[in-house]
Amino acid sequence: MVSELETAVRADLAALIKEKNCHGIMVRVAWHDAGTYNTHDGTGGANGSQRFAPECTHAANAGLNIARDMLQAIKDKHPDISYADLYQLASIVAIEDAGGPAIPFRMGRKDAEAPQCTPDGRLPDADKRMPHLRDIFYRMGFNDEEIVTLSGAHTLGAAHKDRSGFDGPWTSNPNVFDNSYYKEILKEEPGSGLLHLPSDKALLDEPRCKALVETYAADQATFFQSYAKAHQKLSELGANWA
Ligand code: HEM
Repeated sequence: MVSELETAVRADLAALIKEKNCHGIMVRVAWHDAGTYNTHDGTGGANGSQRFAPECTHAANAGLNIARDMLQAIKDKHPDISYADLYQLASIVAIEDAGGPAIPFRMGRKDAEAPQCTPDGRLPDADKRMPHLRDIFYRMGFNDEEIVTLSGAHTLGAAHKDRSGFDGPWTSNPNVFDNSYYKEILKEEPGSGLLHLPSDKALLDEPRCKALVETYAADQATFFQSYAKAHQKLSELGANWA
């Protein structure tokens, strides 16, 4: 049963995301909270620690204060939702609002406090290729298929010069969640105004990963099915349930 709190927060998130057209950054803020997880020692994960320094000052999190500030108004209105839940729910609502798959969501992640901030360097470097992506994503407990699947979130949003040094969207419809990211990265060169990160092209380096990119480019239903599963797992990494 969906709680009254979850229903109310979902409605406010959907209104905010529609009004601001901020689907991409909502997905990114949640991914950067959860993606610090270390499966070996249980540190990091979807615990809201990104709201504290030093984590919020890590280069990988540049610009995410914009998302956190927008979400603070919803937190102020609904103080009973944890930051950890709020970030993950914002991402799931953004994906659904953009036409993506419904992602199962469970409330109850407890918030970390400042001492639980993770050290810098836990999130992937866009200039690097598959060995680095494996180091980072295997540490979170993901496999190669899940690296390919989760990278499909780049169907939404854009890079910004003042945040990452990269510029532009991956697809020509960055507020629509579909399989166009895979079609784009299979092209030799990015289309006019579009972006291929080295870490996107890395997915073509390994034959099994490239085959999965081709499958997703040809079959959106298969992508959506795998994406919903992988994203739910991401959204629950390291969760300390109330
Ligand atoms: C595979 C390793 C990944 C690398 C190296 C990477 C890197 C980046 C970079 C450099 C940006 C641009 C940030 C900016 O300038 O604003 C970006 C944006 C984004 N990333 Fe990733 N990313 C990765 C995986 C993921 C995953 C797993 C997700 C979610 C499941 C994700 C979701 C997004 C979204 C939605 C944006 C757009 C943000 C916006 O519109 O403001 N990324 N990513």
